Amino acid sequence: MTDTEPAPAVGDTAESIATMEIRGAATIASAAAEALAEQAEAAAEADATATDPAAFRASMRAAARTLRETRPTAVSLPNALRYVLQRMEGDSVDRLRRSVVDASEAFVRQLDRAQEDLGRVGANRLADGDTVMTHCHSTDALACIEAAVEQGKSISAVVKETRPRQQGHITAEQLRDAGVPVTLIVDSAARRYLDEVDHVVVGADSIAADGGVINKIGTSGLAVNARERGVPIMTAAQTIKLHPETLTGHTVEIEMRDEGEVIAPESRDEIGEIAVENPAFDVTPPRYMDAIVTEHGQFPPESIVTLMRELFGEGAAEPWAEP
Ligand SMILES: O=C(COP(=O)(O)O)[C@H](O)[C@H](O)COP(=O)(O)O
Repeated sequence: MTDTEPAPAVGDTAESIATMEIRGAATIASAAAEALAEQAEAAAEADATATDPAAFRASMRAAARTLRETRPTAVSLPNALRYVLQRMEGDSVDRLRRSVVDASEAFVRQLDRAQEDLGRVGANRLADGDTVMTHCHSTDALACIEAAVEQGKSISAVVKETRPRQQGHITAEQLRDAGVPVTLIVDSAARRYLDEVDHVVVGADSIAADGGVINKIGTSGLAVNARERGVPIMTAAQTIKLHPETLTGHTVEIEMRDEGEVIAPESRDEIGEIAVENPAFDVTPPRYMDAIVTEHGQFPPESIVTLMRELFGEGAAEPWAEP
């Protein structure tokens, strides 16, 4: 490891995030924070950084940049890196190391607590006997359904499989384990099943200052259909999903993934010369979302900007940039 080369553990985490072995915004955020702690431990031992606080800091910034480049849409990733790097302090490598490890642990604890708190808020929106529809796999959305079950409510679920990577299967398994009867459907069956559904519950990768919800591709179509069928839809999103850069007019980059996730090479060859595109996320305009459920309570999407200003008054710092 040189003074700016990330530790192997950081490379492994970055690779796992890019290949989606580690996925889902909250899980990505905690893995990134933990990777920074591993970087700090490794840098405190490595020849190039063990006795040089400036080199140690440079290695932490480089590790953060490596992690940040993996997936562009989920803002929880840069927010996690920001949280840890902004708390890195000390004039010796040992103090710096300790501050990073402490911040990483505090971040992960806060994440777990926030999910529990928002779960209780989201559960209050669900009634005994409700059927919910889910899209993709969101630990924040599941926290709401699981909390409702813990409150003694009987909940069943219609789970969209979520092409192309079928994260709906993970949701189906976890809901089954929580004692929720599950019906798995293909994405295109969603509108038909909305008539049997009382509430749609989704997660988010980013929430924009205008209340736009960025989540797995297909969320916006589901939201429009839910509105048309008169079914309420909420997004469960901890405040680490709030995107500070959108406060100053920036838009959220939508990740385009490999075409191989959409069509197998043999089928593509058979069809011949066509374009294949694979956007991983889309934006649901605020007018199609009933509520954003956070650990600070629920908000109509249009008012989320007030909470964002409170939390990110100073805008989006970039502590991973070279000074
Ligand atoms: O869109 C996805 C996952 O997409 P991918 O599978 O491409 O990462 C999830 O709904 C959000 O990340 C929220 O998840 P969580 O609530 O767990 O943060």
